[in-house]
Amino acid sequence: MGSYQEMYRRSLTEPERFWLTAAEAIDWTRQPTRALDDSRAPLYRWFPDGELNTCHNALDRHVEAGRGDQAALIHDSPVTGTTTSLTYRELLDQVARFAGVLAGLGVAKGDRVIIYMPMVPAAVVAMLACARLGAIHSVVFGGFAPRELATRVDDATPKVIVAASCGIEPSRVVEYQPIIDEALGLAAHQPDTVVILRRPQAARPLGPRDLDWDEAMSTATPAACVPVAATDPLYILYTSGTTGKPKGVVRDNGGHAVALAWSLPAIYDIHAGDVFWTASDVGWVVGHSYIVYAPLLVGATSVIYEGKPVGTPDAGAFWRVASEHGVKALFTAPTAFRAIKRVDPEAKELANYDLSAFRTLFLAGERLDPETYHWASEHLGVPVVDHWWQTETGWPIVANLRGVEPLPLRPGSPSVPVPGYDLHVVDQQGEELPPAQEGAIVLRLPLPPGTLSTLWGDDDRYVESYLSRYPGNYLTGDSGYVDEDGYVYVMGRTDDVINVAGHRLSTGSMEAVLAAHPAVAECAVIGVRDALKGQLPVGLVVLKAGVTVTEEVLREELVAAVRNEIGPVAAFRTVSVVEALPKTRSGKILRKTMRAMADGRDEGVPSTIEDPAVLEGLRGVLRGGS
Ligand SMILES: CCC(=O)SCCNC(=O)CCNC(=O)[C@H](O)C(C)(C)COP(=O)(O)OP(=O)(O)OC[C@H]1O[C@@H](n2cnc3c(N)ncnc32)[C@H](O)[C@@H]1OP(=O)(O)O
Repeated sequence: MGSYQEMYRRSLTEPERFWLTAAEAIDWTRQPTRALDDSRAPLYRWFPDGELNTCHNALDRHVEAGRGDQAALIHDSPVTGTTTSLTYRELLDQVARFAGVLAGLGVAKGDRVIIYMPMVPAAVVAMLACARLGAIHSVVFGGFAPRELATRVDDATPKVIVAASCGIEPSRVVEYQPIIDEALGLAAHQPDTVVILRRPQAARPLGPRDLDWDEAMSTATPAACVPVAATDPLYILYTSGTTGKPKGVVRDNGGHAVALAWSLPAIYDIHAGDVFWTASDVGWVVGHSYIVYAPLLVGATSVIYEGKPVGTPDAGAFWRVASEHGVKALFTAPTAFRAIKRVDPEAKELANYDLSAFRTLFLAGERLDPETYHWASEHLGVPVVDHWWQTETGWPIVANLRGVEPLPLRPGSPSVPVPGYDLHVVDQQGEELPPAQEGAIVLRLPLPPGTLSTLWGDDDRYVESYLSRYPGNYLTGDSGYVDEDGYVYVMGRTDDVINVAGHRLSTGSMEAVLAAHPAVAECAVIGVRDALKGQLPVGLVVLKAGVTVTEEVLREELVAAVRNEIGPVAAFRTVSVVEALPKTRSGKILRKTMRAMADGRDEGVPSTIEDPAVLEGLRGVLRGGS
C-alpha cells in the first residue's frame, strides 16, 4: 500500500482523488463522480451523486463473487454453551427474509428501527436488514436502563423495535421484555410493532403489539436491496454528551462503506478470508464498525462473542476463542486485558491454546496504560497496537497502520494520524501549539468520509457541540500533544464525559439522578482512576439542612437510583457525603479542578475559589483507591 507519510500527505492534499480511488472498492448502483460536497460547510457530505446499498456490499456481492460458502459470522457464546457459524449465503438468506418481515410491517427507506439485542447473530441480521431496505437502524446497548431506551425511542421515533427476550450476563439473565415495556411506558412515541427473538433462557408471553421473530421469519418473503443516496443515513448511534440528553450520531451510507472498507486492510491488515474478532458489543460503535460492517464489507469472517474475558468460564476464554476460530487479529478494550491480568497475572492459561494464527492485538476505547501494554506484549509475543477514535468518527483517528507501513510502537501513544484526519493541537485561542505542548486536539474540517454527518434531527446542536469552539475545526473533546516525530499522545477528556471500562458515560446525567433525591442539596459526579475499569464515577453529595437519613441508607438509595435510571453499565457504587463542594465566589462548582485532581494533575487552586479548604478536603475521595 506504500509508505504511511506519502499516503497521509496525499489524503490531505488530494482528498478528491484519494477518496474516489478508495470508493472503487465499493459496488455502486450509481458511481460517484465527486468525493466532497462542501456547499453547506461546515456541514459536509461525501460522494453526493453516488448511490449504493450497504447490505449489497456486505453480503450479496460476496455471494455473487463465489464467497457464499465462507463463514461470515461465527457466534461463540460461552454463556449459552453454543458455537454456531453462518456462511455468507446463509446470512444473506436470513437478512433478505428479515428485510421482508420489516417491509411487511411497513418499514421503508428512511424509517427508523431500534434494535435492542445482545450479542447474537440476529442483531447483525436486523442491522443489515434495515440497511437492505434503506431504513435507519439505531442499536441500543443492553446494559442501559428503561429510561435511556425511552429517550432514544423518543428521539429516533422508530416504526419498529427489534429485540431479544433476554441478554445473558454471567451472573444473571437480563429480561428485555419488561425493560421494553417500562421504556415504552415512559416514552411519548410508540412504535407500531416490537419483534421479539424469543430465547429459551427467558421468553414471556407476547403482548398485542409483539411479533415472534421465528414465526415471522418462517413465512417471510425475501426483500431485495433498495438503492439509497450515498448521503442517506445508514444508522443513528447515541452517545453520551455532557448533558443528560444523548447525542444521536448520524452515519451515512456511502462515506461509511468507503471508509470502513479502506480502514480494515490499511489499519488492521485484515483482508477477505481472514478471521477478525472484535470483542465488544454491537451496541457500541466498535461493534457497528468492526464486528459488523467492516469485516463483511471486505469479505472477512467476523467472530461475535457472547461472553466476558473472565468468568465465562475462566481467564483463558479469549485464548480459547482465538485459537478455536483461527483468529488473525483481536480488537478489544484495555479493561478486558486488565481483567484477565488480574485473574491470571502470569497468563498461565495461554499455555493451553495454540495461537499460531494470531498476529496482532488492537486495543482502543479508553486509555491504554503502559502496564497493560507491556503485559500483553510480553505474554502474547505479537504487536499490541493502541489506537484512538470516537463514536462520532466511526473509525480510527490515530493509529499505527499495520497494512500500510507498521511504524515503531511507543507505549502511551496510539501512534500517528490516520489518512484523512488533519489533526492539530491548539491552545485556548485556537493557536497551533508546538510539539510536546498539551492542548485541545482538533481535526481540521472537513472530516474524512465515514465520520458523523450531523446529530439526528439537530444540525444546530452538531455545530454548537463540535464545530463552534474552534471555527473550521472539529472539537474532539480530548486534550493531548504531538511529539517531535508526529506521534500523538491523548491525555483525557476536557469535558464531563468519563470512560468506565470503555463505556462512555455522562457525569451530567448521573448528577441529574442524584440531584433528584429529596435529601440532596447539591452534588457532583467525577471520574476517578480505577485499576480495573480505567475510571469509576464517584458521587459527592451535600445534604439539605435538617435531613436525618443515614449515610449508609442514602448511599444505597443513590446507587440504586443510578442503576435504575441509567443502567448497570454506569458501575456507580461510590458516594460520599461532603460538607461542601468547591465553588467559585460566584457559586459555580469547580468540576474541572476536581477532575484535574482526580486525574492526578494538580493544576493549583484557582484564584476565584471561595474556600480552598473545601477542595483540599476532597483530595482523598478524588484520588480513588488506585
Ligand atoms: C473507540 C470508540 C469506542 O470507544 S466504542 C466503545 C468501546 N468499548 C467497549 O467495547 C466496551 C469494552 N468493555 C467491555 O466489553 C466490558 O466492560 C468488559 C471488559 C467485557 C467487562 O464486562 P463486565 O464485567 O460486564 O463489566 P462492565 O463494567 O462492562 O459492566 C458493569 C455492569 O453492567 C452489566 N452489563 C454489562 N453489559 C451488559 C449488557 N449488555 N446487558 C446488561 N447488563 C450489562 C454487567 O453485568 C455489570 O453488572 P453488575 O454491576 O456486575 O451487576
